[in-house]
Amino acid sequence: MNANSSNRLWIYDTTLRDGTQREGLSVSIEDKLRIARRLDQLGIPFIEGGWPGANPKDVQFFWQLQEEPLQQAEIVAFCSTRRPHISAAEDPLLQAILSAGTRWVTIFGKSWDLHVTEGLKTSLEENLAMIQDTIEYLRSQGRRVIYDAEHWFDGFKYNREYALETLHAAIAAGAEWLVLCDTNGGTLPHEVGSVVKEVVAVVGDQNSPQIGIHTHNDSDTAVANAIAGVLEGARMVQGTMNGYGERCGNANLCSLIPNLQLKLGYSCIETEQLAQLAQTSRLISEVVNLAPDDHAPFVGRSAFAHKGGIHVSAVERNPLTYEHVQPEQVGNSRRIVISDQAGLSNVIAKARTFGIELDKQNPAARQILQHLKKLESEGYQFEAAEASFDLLMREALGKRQQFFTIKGFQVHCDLVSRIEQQNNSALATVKVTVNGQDILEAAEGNGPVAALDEALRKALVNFYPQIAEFELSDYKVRILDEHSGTSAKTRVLVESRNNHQRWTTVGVSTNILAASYQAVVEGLEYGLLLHLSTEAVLQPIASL
Ligand SMILES: CC(=O)SCCNC(=O)CCNC(=O)[C@H](O)C(C)(C)COP(=O)(O)OP(=O)(O)OC[C@H]1O[C@@H](n2cnc3c(N)ncnc32)[C@H](O)[C@@H]1OP(=O)(O)O
Ligand SMILES: CC(=O)C(=O)O
Repeated sequence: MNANSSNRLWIYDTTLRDGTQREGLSVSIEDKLRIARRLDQLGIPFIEGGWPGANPKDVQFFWQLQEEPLQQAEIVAFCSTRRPHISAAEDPLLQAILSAGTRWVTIFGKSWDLHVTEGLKTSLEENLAMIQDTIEYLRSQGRRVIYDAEHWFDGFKYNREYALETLHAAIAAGAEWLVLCDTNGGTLPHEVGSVVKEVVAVVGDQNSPQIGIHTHNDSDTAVANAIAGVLEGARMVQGTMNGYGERCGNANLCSLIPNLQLKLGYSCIETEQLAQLAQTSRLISEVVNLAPDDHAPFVGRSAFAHKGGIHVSAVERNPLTYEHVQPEQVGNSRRIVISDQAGLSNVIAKARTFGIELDKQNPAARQILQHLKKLESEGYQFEAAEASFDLLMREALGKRQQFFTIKGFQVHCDLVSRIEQQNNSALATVKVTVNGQDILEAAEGNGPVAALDEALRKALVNFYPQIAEFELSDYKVRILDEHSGTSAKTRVLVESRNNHQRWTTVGVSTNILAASYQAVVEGLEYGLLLHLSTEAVLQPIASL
């Protein structure tokens, strides 16, 4: 990390506390531990683990971390100031935060007079005492304190003087960080910048606490707001992985860290740790069981995906033409997307990822492109079905291996059984030729596609035992021209997998079974192709 201390920022992750306040996100203790350890590896210096005392899970989490501490991060326990008109020592929530056994604690208090009189139903003086007593008490118990000034920007806007008094109470009590929170997320970057500047001017010369920033995304400006705060002197940046958080979320650390480090030259984490960012983001979305956002800046699967032919042509020559940072810097990778927006450059770049070398002079490249565009106009979509595109290229190059030939298939559905929820309501028969040998097989399934898939596997498994490892893992159907009623075209995407890989194939037809058949058959064929080494299946294209 750049040792220049004026450039150093302290990242404070609150995924495990504010992140879990997101509707639909719930984690177990094991999940929390897994996330904390991953953030520790990422080099995040402060990890807010939760609010011990608020629920048994968070209590347990901190106890478990006492047994097996993190490597480098400070784990922080979060709590409110004491309740009105009791002493801090009497407040059970403050006792719970102490038993969490952390060196650092974060206390949030009210900055906005409206919240004091309407929310807490107490006096402005008592709120100041709540802030000061709580921090003094925690300091007396050996804790280092971060003070989160809740609703700072609204409080400052409506009653500047009182808001500043709350900060002075926290400073007098010994808080080491004052974190200005845009709790309702309604403030815009220019306002955040000018308020942080004023606060730094007022409290910054007292030689004690430093300023932090905590922003919410209700105006879709949480990241920009945090950056505006940093540019005016905030040195702690609070946020969450993938932007999880209450309502519309918190400032997304997966965007903030690379922006601060790569664009603005601040030091947040080590360069090698930054290169773990995309992987960490995906792992956390996996742990919290929320689909990753493919279009998330920096870490999303599409963040460096190039689709337009003009873009691909230029990126192939110099990635700087359409990329703001190098994908590897944040652990992501460049992808070329195949669709009817493609040019020859897409085809050539994509072919290379399949181990096929083409160039613009090769007439096959143009034929593939034209065929691709024709099929896409008929309803195929290869963007999500790269396995089918690979097969299409091999076909055009005369290099598609014939593993088997299907002579016929029939499916019979017993709809009465289906309606009565019986299993195995469909029966499929297939006739297949492999190496000149005809095989007739039948199989049942709980739907026509499952029955067809099963019958094909039964017919082929003696010739290709690896088929036993293949699994049909996802099946998606889309009606392409709804207005055509029952004669509408259907597009089927089938995802298959073995123990190591996943691949997707596509079929299109006015008959849903025919579309499914095409996608299922290509799925099996592609699985076999993957199983064999590329060299064994393909002659080098140069020898064509
Ligand atoms: C901006 C933020 O994100 S702050 C974090 C918000 N996160 C959460 O609330 C999640 C965890 N919360 C909880 O589990 C519960 O709300 C608890 C355990 C904290 C409190 O539960 P309860 O005692 O049942 O109170 P309840 O949730 O109904 O109301 C909140 C109370 O906290 C008080 N309170 C709110 N902010 C503060 C503060 N900064 N200092 C002291 N008290 C506060 C409210 O006035 C209210 O008091 P009341 O019980 O006298 O009406
Ligand atoms: C403390 C906090 O989470 C907030 O003010 O948004």
